[in-house]
Amino acid sequence: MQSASTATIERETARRHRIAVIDGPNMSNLGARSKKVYGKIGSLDELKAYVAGFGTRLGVDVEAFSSNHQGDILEFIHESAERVDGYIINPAGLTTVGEGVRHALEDTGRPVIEVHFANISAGAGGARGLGGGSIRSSFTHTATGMCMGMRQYSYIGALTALVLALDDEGFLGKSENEG
Ligand SMILES: O=C1C[C@@](O)(C(=O)O)C[C@@H](O)[C@@H]1O
Repeated sequence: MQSASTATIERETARRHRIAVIDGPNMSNLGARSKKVYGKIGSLDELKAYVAGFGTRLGVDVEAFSSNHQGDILEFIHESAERVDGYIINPAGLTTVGEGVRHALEDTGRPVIEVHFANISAGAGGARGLGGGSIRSSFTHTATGMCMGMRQYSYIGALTALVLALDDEGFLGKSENEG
């Protein structure tokens, strides 16, 4: 078997950003969910290890948090806002009804990237969509950006883009956030 290849991603700074990755309700059941939507990943712990490992290769710290309870997610956001440079969230079961969580993220003033395994805008029968067709996220309108439809790779896309954007002084870096 051919060995896996690795690539180095050039970054503008060596800043060790702290990125929080939040998984909402039902993601704890990841291993038992639809293979068509969620693919081969075996569990939420596997996903967390995969994303944290990629963070290590990028030179940043990834802090994972997951809960099936909205209040716990709110409290995590409140208590982490000071130490975290940016958030990645899969609102999962809160996608259409998570106003409290969305607002808490907005209140942090930190960049927020929304992620989904599925392409939640795809119509019924769409290859990468949800079985029941498209849904409207209540998170997108105040998110900094979004990455979806790429299963677990959505998280990798979001993490890479967020780190490069935080390095960029004129985009999401310090000068922009404090301006
Ligand atoms: O739990 C989830 C997961 C999801 O956010 C995704 O990652 O594709 C899509 C949501 O509609 C669903 O409720």
